[in-house]
Amino acid sequence: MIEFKNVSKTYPNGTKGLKDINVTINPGEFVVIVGLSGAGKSTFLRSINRLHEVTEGEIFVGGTSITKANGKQLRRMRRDIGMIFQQFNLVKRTTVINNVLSGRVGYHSTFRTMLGIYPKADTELALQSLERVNLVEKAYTRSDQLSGGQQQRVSIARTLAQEAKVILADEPVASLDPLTTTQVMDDLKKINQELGITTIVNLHFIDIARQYATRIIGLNAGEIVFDGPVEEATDQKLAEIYGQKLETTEEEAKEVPYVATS
Ligand SMILES: Nc1ncnc2c1ncn2[C@@H]1O[C@H](COP(=O)(O)OP(=O)(O)OP(=O)(O)O)[C@@H](O)[C@H]1O
Repeated sequence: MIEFKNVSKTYPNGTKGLKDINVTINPGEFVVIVGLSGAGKSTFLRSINRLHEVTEGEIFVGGTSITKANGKQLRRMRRDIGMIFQQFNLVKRTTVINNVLSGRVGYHSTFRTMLGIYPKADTELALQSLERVNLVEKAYTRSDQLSGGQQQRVSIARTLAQEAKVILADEPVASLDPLTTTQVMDDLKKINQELGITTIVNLHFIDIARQYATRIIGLNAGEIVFDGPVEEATDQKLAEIYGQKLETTEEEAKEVPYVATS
């Protein structure tokens, strides 16, 4: 369970990234965060594993305050939280399996992982993780020889090797074409359903949010303006999130990645 209690984030320049957020995300949920650019989606997601520090309130993960955790406890808590980035964040010049194995670093000494020495069980886990995303045959290929969609699926496998209980995905498909978008989102959904991993995804695309989410949280200017099951995320509700009409002309639609803007 992830709980935000009266969480606000003010950046050093005074910009309010989040304003008094109170929300609980239950184990196994597939939550999609939507909102206009600058609404606070990244700030929200990155607060959970403290890539961003909040300035007020507290975030609890599995009942323990990550806001107050430090040192060893923070490292242990972060081990349970996998992160997926828009730009995949793989080490491109090394093999796919080495990238997946890097999900194990939180379990071993720095010295051991620097030398790239992992127990056999880790290699087996890494191969199983690659199997889940249908990329086991690419295990010994250099990562930069894979397509963008394949690289993103490797980064999903890395979170599986990490044995994460929560996956945070920050615009995971923003750099991908529609076909690869589907493959990546299908993998995230499959993993969520089969392994029960709580999944929180930031997305620009409303139609994909509706297709995959069990719950949608809408942010606007750092505040939660919608929180409900996907069936309740009607066009009218989404228009409220985006503060404008959803219908766009064909010309407008060409200019923007989602339908809900002008
Ligand atoms: N490092 C920073 N310093 C100052 N302001 C920031 C910083 N990072 C984000 N912000 C501001 O905080 C607000 C929320 O930004 P955030 O990146 O969380 O939004 P977002 O919904 O993820 O947007 P996008 O879809 O463009 O990534 C915006 O007004 C943004 O300009």
